[in-house]
Amino acid sequence: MTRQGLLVPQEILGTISTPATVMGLPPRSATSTANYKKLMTHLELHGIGSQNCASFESMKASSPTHLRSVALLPTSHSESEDSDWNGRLPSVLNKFEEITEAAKGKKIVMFLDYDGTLSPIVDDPDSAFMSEAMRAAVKSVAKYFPTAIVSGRCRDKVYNFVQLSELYYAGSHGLDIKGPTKWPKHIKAKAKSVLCQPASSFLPMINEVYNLLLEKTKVIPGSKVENNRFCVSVHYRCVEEKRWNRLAEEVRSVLSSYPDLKLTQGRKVLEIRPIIEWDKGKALEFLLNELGFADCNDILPVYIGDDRTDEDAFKVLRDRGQGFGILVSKFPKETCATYSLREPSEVKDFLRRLVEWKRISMKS
Ligand SMILES: O=P(O)(O)OC[C@H]1O[C@H](O[C@H]2O[C@H](CO)[C@@H](O)[C@H](O)[C@H]2O)[C@H](O)[C@@H](O)[C@@H]1O
Repeated sequence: MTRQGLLVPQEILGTISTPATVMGLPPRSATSTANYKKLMTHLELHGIGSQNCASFESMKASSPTHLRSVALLPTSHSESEDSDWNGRLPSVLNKFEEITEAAKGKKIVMFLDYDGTLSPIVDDPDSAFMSEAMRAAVKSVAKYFPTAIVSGRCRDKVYNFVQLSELYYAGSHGLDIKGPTKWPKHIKAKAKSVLCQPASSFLPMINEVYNLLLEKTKVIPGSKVENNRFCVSVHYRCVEEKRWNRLAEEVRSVLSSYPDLKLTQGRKVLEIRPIIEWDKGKALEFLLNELGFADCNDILPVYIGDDRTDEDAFKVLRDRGQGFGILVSKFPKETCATYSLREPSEVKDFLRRLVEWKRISMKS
């Protein structure tokens, strides 16, 4: 059966009943558990989870419209009906008191993804600017809580967008981490200047692959290859759908000579990364360690992100049983996050509220 391009076999779809779970996918009634498992396997195989197939279907599924079909909502659902999504994975704005309750006596540590979280998704990756209002909100947050930007982008590039020197920056999906150049008063780790680059030996290979991909994809109109230093992004947001297969084939053919690199997927982007066991989740753990919080029970890490690569960090928090993930999405998705926000403007509202709450609680 095809729903907006995602092939989910009828025998799997047929027996799964509707409404909602905390994970944004259908509930597991006793009768549908087996089929639910089949569905999860199917989604994984098609790259909806953290897999890296780069098939036409998984490329299609990286668009929110197609993700709606993954959650088995009727295709006729309108934008307003999607507000139901927040019922399944509650909006953190509606559950704000749960956060402040959990934060009592604890130190919040803030982790923020960039694209789709602090800046709206746009066609041209070089024009993904964040607003001045968002910058001010992030600056205020960093005044009270240790704050890190964790991005798939190259660290310098994301720094140029954010332009705040009091933050930690983890670029290339966490493969390039650097501490603040202006230390906020509340961070005690200032003696050390942090630099973590676990994939530095891959640099020559990444550059080689970047050049090959540039050459191979130049015949595909709308494609764009971005050198993110320790990883490479191949964008297809502006490529006609009929050419996506060809693009994926070119990428796979280049990668076939590089067994030490792997392919993952983000929002209309294929990502080429070193095969080492390192991701945004590992970066989060590294930073907590660096901040001296490795074994602390009195911290509340909060990670906000919109993409599949952010799931690695959501999962770390869930497995630690500490803090929570917030998924930024207008559409239902499979996720390890606890709460949701619909778009960057809501991220800004949440950050502002958190700062306001902190200011008030410091006075009382
Ligand atoms: O981890 P992130 O900070 O979310 O970075 C992930 C990728 O983000 C960028 O691509 C995405 O945003 C672009 C601008 O809005 C959009 O055109 C593209 O379709 C999205 O995939 C960035 O360009 C990539 O290098 C990052 O890996």
